[in-house]
Amino acid sequence: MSLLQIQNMTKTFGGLCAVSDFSIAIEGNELMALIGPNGAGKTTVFNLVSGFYSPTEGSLVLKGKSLAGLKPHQVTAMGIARTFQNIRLWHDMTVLENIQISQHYNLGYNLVDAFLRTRRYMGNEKRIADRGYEILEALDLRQFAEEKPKNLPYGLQRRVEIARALSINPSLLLLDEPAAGLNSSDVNDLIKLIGWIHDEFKIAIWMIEHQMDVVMSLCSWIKVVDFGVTIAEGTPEQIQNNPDVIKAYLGDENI
Ligand SMILES: Nc1ncnc2c1ncn2[C@@H]1O[C@H](COP(=O)(O)OP(=O)(O)OP(=O)(O)O)[C@@H](O)[C@H]1O
Repeated sequence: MSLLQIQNMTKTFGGLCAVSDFSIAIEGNELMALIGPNGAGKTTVFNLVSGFYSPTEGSLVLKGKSLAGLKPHQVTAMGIARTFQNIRLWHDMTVLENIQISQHYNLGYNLVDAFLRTRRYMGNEKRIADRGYEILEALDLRQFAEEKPKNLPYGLQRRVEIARALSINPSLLLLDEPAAGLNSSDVNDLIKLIGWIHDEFKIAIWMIEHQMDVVMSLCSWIKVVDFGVTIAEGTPEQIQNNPDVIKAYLGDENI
């Protein structure tokens, strides 16, 4: 059984078809990319996979269960975590609190537990704190636990956002333009980080990325969309040599 199976997914906004007849099967722990020119429909695909949008047509099945009608937090609870094109952190909370807040979706206690600070509540809070520190340690962020994200350089903010996504133990991590806004040294760190996460956590990673050095050095499979339509898919070598891709998006000078 595939980890994620998307079949014939289409999304229209009024008269605009943002994603057309999109299909993909992610088997287990691939590292894949979704690329295409601006406005091609890439983020819309991620918004559909993560429950922010419902498809107009088609099906999405995660670990044998349909994602139809699920809200984003329910999709997260099933094992899909994501980051966003524009970093979305709570800038007035600490880094640790940002990690912890994402784990509160599945706690199994109610307001009374929280108010009375029951044993279940205290146990959960300790587990969340431990997990928060563990993930910060793993991503070399432990020293920034008490900092506010807004006081950190952009590259570290991106790392915090990835740490937050990982803290929910996802089976599939969606990264929407992780290299956007990073300088070249941060991009090199990011490439190492994503490769390390893939090896260490043994999860599937699917990224949208415009920077071809990031895509080509990390991903074993690339899918290319243009005007919502899949125009090519294959290995980095196949994509680099695909005339439709060159025409639609990459341009000879970028290959
Ligand atoms: N909520 C929405 N309502 C209406 N149109 C939308 C909505 N979301 C996306 N679109 C449109 O769908 C098309 C695809 O947008 P999308 O953001 O998915 O592209 P993209 O490939 O991620 O682009 P970029 O690389 O610039 O981020 C665009 O024409 C966009 O304007």
